[in-house]
Amino acid sequence: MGGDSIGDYELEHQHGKARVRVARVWREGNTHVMVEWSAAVSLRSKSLSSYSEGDNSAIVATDTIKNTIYVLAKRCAKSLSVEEFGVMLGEHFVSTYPEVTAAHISMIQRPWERVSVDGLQHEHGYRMGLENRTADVRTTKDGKSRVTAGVSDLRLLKTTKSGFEGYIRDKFTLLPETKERMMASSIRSVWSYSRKPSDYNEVYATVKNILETTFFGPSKGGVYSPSVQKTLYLMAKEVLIRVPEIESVYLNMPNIHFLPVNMPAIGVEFKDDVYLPTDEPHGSIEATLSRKALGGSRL
Ligand SMILES: O=c1[nH]c(=O)c2[nH]c(=O)[nH]c2[nH]1
Repeated sequence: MGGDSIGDYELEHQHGKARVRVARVWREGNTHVMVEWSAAVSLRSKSLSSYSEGDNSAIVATDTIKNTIYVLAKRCAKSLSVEEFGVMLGEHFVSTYPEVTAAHISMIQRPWERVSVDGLQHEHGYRMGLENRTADVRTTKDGKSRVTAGVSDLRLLKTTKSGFEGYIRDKFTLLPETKERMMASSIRSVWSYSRKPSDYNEVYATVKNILETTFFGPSKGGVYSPSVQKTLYLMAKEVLIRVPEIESVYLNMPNIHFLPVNMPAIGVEFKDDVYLPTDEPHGSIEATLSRKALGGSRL
């Protein structure tokens, strides 16, 4: 991106406000739509003099940036996706201030989910789910935005249909090969759009569903996984097959270990039944799958 020249140095700089929390309710008759977001805005701007001279005349105050998030949330007359709100923020900052050359908006949506009571969707009742939804928008001075969306803390586990064999064995290797183990992960995924889909919310639900169903396989029988790596690849590939607007998918899948409990000295033999759950250390497996025609990963 390049920075500003200052004497013998080059200074790359950006400023903004992070962790601005806002909840927005849209009252559509008796049905209310509610979201909770945490926004981080980071602006690139021609404000070198603030660093070099203490002259703040080209600075958009971070307090103003924070206020803008609330003002724009209020201005949205209709409910919109977290991606669309990010684009709206990015466009606002680059078009309002001549000094601002680019904006980076990073959004997290908390998992408030509409509840059902007696099998009916509640008009205004929500409960907190588990995984967070993310959106990242980079807007350039010409008003163009690149959007990525994602999910984090998606915790999945299956009790069988997982194994790990055929890896390098050397004098440091202790791990026994297995065709039977638990597989668990806390998944973070980010996918980038080559073009705007007709409905970001729908794509989010679709991608989450693809990730889950590919991880688990069919309800009866599941699907065998020879490694977290293979499952990760199949999950990412299925997203690219099913969602044409997505050009690349990043997946971070820690392998969260459930260790067999074996205590022969006191007569406890592991029979795929008692495990020691762990958080750390965990395997760390990540990859980005991109469509070839569009070049490599841009995440
Ligand atoms: O699915 C796995 N991938 C690995 O790379 C690995 N390494 C390891 O010790 N266990 C596993 N499991």
